[in-house]
Amino acid sequence: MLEVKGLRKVYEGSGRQVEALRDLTFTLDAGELVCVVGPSGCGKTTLLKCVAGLLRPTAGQVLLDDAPVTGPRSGLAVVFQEYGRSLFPWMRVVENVELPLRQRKSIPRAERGKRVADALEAVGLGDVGRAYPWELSGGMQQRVAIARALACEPEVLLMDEPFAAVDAQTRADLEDLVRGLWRERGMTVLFVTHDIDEAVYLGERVLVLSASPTVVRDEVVVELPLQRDQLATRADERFVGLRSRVLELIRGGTRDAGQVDESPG
Ligand SMILES: Nc1ncnc2c1ncn2[C@@H]1O[C@H](COP(=O)(O)OP(=O)(O)OP(=O)(O)O)[C@@H](O)[C@H]1O
Repeated sequence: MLEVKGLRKVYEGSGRQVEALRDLTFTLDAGELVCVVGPSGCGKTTLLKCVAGLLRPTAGQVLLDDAPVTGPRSGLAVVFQEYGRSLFPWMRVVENVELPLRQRKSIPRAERGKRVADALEAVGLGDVGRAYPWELSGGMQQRVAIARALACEPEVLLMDEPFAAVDAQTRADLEDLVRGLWRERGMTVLFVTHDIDEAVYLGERVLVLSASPTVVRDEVVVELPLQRDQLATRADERFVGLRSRVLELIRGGTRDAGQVDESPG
């Protein structure tokens, strides 16, 4: 349902060219949760922006249900790492979550209210709708950003290192939240991270990117049970084996070219 074909992105400006993505091709089936992992600076954010229609690729294309993605569209929602910059501090939580729905005139006001309430409930924030973002912890603010994406009822949820800026315990809770939402709602999720453990814990499949100039080095199918647990899953020998496999793939060509988080989670 989501196809990335021969995607290439070269940034031009300030008298130099940066080839952020060389040639990326992969597909996601409907309802899959796929993680993309790669070294720092390999173009993960660039990839996600191209998939979201926020950035025009130099070559290649992105197709959603066979239709080219040429700009932001309703079937795709994005959650970025910097929740502090993606929420408006002068708007209450409910208003932040409702914002993208307001741009869709076809959704009646009552339906908007229902979707916002459902989305906040789904992320465990049913009782903070009247608060302002700055009154909430970082983890809660990121939940608000996730609720805003859910309220759009996207076919594909795109997440760009969404938990990189929160503490370890909050991160674990948010990872479980994402897996729970994915299982309940049957969404397709593309989750970008530089953290190998996070990619293996969350994903059903992990796409491993090379260092720049970036291609898909390989993919690893995560054969772990659907029901995951932060302690038991991470201690499972299958998890340890998958983690080593991904690390090996990344190290295969990036010893001097970039950094990934190899610390056990
Ligand atoms: N607007 C831009 N103009 C020029 N070069 C850019 C621009 N945005 C990104 N780049 C370059 O493209 C490359 C890929 O950047 P990108 O942010 O996509 O990588 P990333 O894998 O998400 O990085 P990180 O893991 O550090 O977040 C880098 O070399 C970066 O300097």
